[in-house]
Amino acid sequence: MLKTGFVGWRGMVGSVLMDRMRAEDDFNGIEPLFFSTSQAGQPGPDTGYDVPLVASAFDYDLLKKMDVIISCQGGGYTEKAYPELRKNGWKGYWIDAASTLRMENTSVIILDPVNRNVIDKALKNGIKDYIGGNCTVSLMLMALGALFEKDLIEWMTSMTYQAASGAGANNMRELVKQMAVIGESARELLDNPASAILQLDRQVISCMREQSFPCEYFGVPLAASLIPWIDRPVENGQSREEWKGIVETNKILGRLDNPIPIDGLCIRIGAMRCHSQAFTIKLKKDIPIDEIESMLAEHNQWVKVIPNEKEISMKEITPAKVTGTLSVPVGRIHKLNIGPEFLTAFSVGDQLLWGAAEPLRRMLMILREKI
Ligand SMILES: NC(=O)C1=CN([C@@H]2O[C@H](COP(=O)(O)OP(=O)(O)OC[C@H]3O[C@@H](n4cnc5c(N)ncnc54)[C@H](OP(=O)(O)O)[C@@H]3O)[C@@H](O)[C@H]2O)C=CC1
Ligand SMILES: N[C@@H](CC(=O)OP(=O)(O)O)C(=O)O
Repeated sequence: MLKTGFVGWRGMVGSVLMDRMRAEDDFNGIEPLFFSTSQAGQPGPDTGYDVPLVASAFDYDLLKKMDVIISCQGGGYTEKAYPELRKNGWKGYWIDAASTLRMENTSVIILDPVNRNVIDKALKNGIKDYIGGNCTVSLMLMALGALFEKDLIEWMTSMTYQAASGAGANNMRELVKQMAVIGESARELLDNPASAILQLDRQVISCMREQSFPCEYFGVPLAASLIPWIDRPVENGQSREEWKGIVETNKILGRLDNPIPIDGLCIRIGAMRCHSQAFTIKLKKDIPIDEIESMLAEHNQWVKVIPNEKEISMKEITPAKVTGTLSVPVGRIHKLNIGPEFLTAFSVGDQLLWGAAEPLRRMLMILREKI
């Protein structure tokens, strides 16, 4: 039985991981031990099996006894615990949701429906660190996997519409609070169908510009607005979230030495937990749309090609439809007027599932099979 330590299982990503593992009966065949920085001695989560009391996430001696550690605790914990364990000779497998170790030479970014070959090769070569990718990158690869697999992309852009959950649980709460405050301030005008629309508009914007408008976590209004910047600035005018697009994609594909150029703007919008992306793709050659659609659909069992028609697109490729599911719809697929090699598409995915928890549990299952 694989001795598996879970750190960060109480958090947002960790809770989604626990839900998925319970749903798939993944705890069958592993020996789990739950760690926490604040709940040592308390009962562990419901796994469907008896589990021991929670241990301290700083009990390195106990952590060192694990064959595998999965951390969804965050980069701060990884920076502290990971070197401590390795320095003291721990040779187990480290699976992590945080970005800290993603670009290290000693790690692989995991997204097995796309890069199982890279993962298998790394396991053979004795690599021990398996890190979940950036949510936007993983969701893009799940949607467009076939075009990458067949090496059909000369370059591409991804313009994103990212949900509040990517910024954390407090930000999700703040988004809803902002919506509630706006709704409350506009209630009287809404209740009166005869009220003038510009009066309603003025009421909403003046509420959003109030000193007291709840902005503690986002810093600015997101509800009824957007935020055109995610994460900190890096070089060349990019944000770090945008930089991850090129480096993580090419690392996942195992082609950092021959990278596909990828860039775009990452924007926060008022969705709860689904990230959406609009792609512009320069194909290496002119390929008919029906061929593109069939190859996309065949790539993996979760991608769902949606015909480029108004009604079905409005229903199927939205956060409202996709939230809480593993489905990755991709649609609006057509050639741009710019030329026959220029393709556009739009995709949505749950950023806590394929964007965070799912690749981690699947990696654990790969280890469960192999070890
Ligand atoms: N949010 C996202 O979209 C994504 C996040 N990630 C990465 O995953 C990591 C964790 O993110 P996320 O899950 O959002 O972090 P959370 O803030 O939700 O959880 C992190 C930890 O906070 C502690 N905690 C304190 N108070 C509470 C509470 N009331 N309820 C639950 N937990 C609490 C828990 O640790 P303890 O038990 O020790 O107290 C928990 O494990 C980060 O590294 C992030 O980069 C990766 C991909 C996407
Ligand atoms: N940065 C992402 C969420 C995230 O946690 O990304 P990463 O796992 O690359 O740190 C967002 O804000 O939507």
